[in-house]
Amino acid sequence: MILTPDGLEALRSQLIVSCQAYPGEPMRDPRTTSQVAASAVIGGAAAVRVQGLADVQFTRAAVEVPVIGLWKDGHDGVFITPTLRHALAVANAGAHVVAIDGTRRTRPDGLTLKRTIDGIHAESHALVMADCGSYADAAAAVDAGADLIGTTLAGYSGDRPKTDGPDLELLAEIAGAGLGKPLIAEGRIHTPAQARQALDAGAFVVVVGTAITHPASITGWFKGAMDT
Ligand SMILES: CC(=O)N[C@H](C=O)[C@@H](O)[C@H](O)[C@H](O)COP(=O)(O)O
Repeated sequence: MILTPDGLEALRSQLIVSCQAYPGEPMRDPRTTSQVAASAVIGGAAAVRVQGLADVQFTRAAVEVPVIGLWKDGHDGVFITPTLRHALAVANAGAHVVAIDGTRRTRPDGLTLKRTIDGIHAESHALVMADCGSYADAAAAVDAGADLIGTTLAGYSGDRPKTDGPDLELLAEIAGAGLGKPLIAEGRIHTPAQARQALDAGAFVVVVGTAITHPASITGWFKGAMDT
C-alpha cells in the first residue's frame, strides 16, 4: 500500500500512537514495538509512529494501518532522521511516511530541508512529515514541500517554552494560518481531554506517545502523585 496525499484524508480527526522505547530500556526490541503498535491499532489507532529501521520493518509486518517511521540519531540538536541518508533508509524499511527534523537548523549533511524533502520524494514513495518546533519552522517546511506538519519539536528546539501539556497556542497559530498541509499535534498530549483540545485547536490528527506506550513514565506519574 502506498499512502498518497489524498489518502491522508482517512486520518482526519484520528489518533496516531507513537510506540517508542529508549536505548537501554527493557522494551527496546523491534518485536515488542510491533506488538505494542498492533495493540494500539486494536484500540483504534488509525496509524502508528515508530523509531528505528528494524522497528519500522517489524511494525509494517504487524499492522495494516499507515506507519510513520523515523530514525533518531543522537539526542540533541538535529537528531530526528537528521539527513537524507537516514530518511531514505527509513523509507526503504517500509515507512509510508518518513518523519524528519523539520526545523530551520543546519542539518548534519548540510542539505537544506527542501533538498532533503525533494530527495525523499524523488527516491521513494514515502510522504514526508516535518517535525517542527515553531510557527516559522512550519511555514518554512510547507514551502520546502513537506506533506505533513507536526508540532513534535515544540519545546525541544529552543524556539518555544516546554509547556506541561500540548503547545495549544502553537497549534492554534499554525492552524489559523491555513498553511494548506495537514497539521499533526504531537508532544506531551497526556490525557484524552488534551487530545480533544488539540483537535479543537485546529489539529488535523493527534499523535500520543508516552501516555499510551511508555510504562516507565506512566508509572512514574502515578508514583509522583502518591508520594506528595
Ligand atoms: C522530542 C522527541 O524526541 N520526540 C519523539 C519523537 O518521535 C518521541 O520521543 C515522543 O515520544 C513523540 O514525539 C510523542 O510525544 P509524547 O511522547 O510526548 O506523546
